Amino acid sequence: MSPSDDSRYLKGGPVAQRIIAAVREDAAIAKAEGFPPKLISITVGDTDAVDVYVRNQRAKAQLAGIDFEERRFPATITAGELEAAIHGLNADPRVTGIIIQRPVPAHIPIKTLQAAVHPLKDVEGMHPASIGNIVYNQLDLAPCTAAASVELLRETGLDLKGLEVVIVGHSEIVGKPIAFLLMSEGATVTVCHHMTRSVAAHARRADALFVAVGKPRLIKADMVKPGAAVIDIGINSEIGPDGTSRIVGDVDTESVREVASWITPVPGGVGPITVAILLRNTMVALSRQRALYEATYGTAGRLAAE
Ligand SMILES: Nc1nc(=O)c2c([nH]1)NC[C@@H]1CN(c3ccc(C(=O)N[C@@H](CCC(=O)O)C(=O)O)cc3)C=[N+]21
Repeated sequence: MSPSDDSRYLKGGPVAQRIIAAVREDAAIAKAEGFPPKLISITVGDTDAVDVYVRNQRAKAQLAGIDFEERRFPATITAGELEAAIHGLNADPRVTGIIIQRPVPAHIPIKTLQAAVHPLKDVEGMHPASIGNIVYNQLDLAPCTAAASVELLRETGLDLKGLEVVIVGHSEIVGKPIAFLLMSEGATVTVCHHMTRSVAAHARRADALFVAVGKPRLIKADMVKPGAAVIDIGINSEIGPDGTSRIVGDVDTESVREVASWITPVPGGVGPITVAILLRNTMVALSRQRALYEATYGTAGRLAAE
């Protein structure tokens, strides 16, 4: 059976379309009111995973009516030069949001870059201040992949209060923020990582299992509770049986779909929603900037009137 005709597959496309349609309405209003949204992507060096993401960002931004501009820097750039470029974007009133695509080359400390983005322009929710807000239950600007994964879980209709959730992978951009988002919703959360003694023993208890480690087919059917929801966040490139490159997740979808009640396909699951959330976050950032702007200058002065 193909992913399109099995109700167990939790597909991201429809959710992404819904989010993008709402963003499009917001963006049109903001534009008419003199605050056109604009998103800047910063890429350092070359990475395949980033190329897919940026390509989709450009396409969906265009669909939503958000200006999109890609700044590419060579892998040889220094951290200082990048920080200077970010400060320039922070100071530019036409720029709404800045996303720094990961990974960056090893000689550049990613945390320094993330902290250099002004918190009001941090559309990825990766500035320490943004991450801190999530700990304080202010959830409207969360890291995109984490927020996308939670949106997909909501699609199951499961009650998140008291839900047994297990997350495999504790990265700062995915696993940890998912844990905080779901704790805020009342779930009981277990986070597994490379030092966990038995990932399988934890995973088998989960009503909802999130996996983000970057290992193809790590999660097999015998690690999944019958009836569980399985959210596959992995994006791995591998050579398929026909010799061409393809994207697979971290879950052995073929076997797990026999056990789980819901499973997210890769591609076509979390990925498309991640892009939609990035655009939604751009509108959240814009409205915060507008609130500050109007508190400072009143409602008379608009960018378009300058
Ligand atoms: N700062 C930062 N934040 C990220 O969230 C981030 C990043 N860096 N670096 C790269 C990875 C990868 N990533 C993807 C997001 C969506 C798709 C996506 O849209 N996938 C679609 C389409 C796949 C295709 O077109 O082939 C799908 O899964 O169906 C892919 C990859 C975000 N990442």
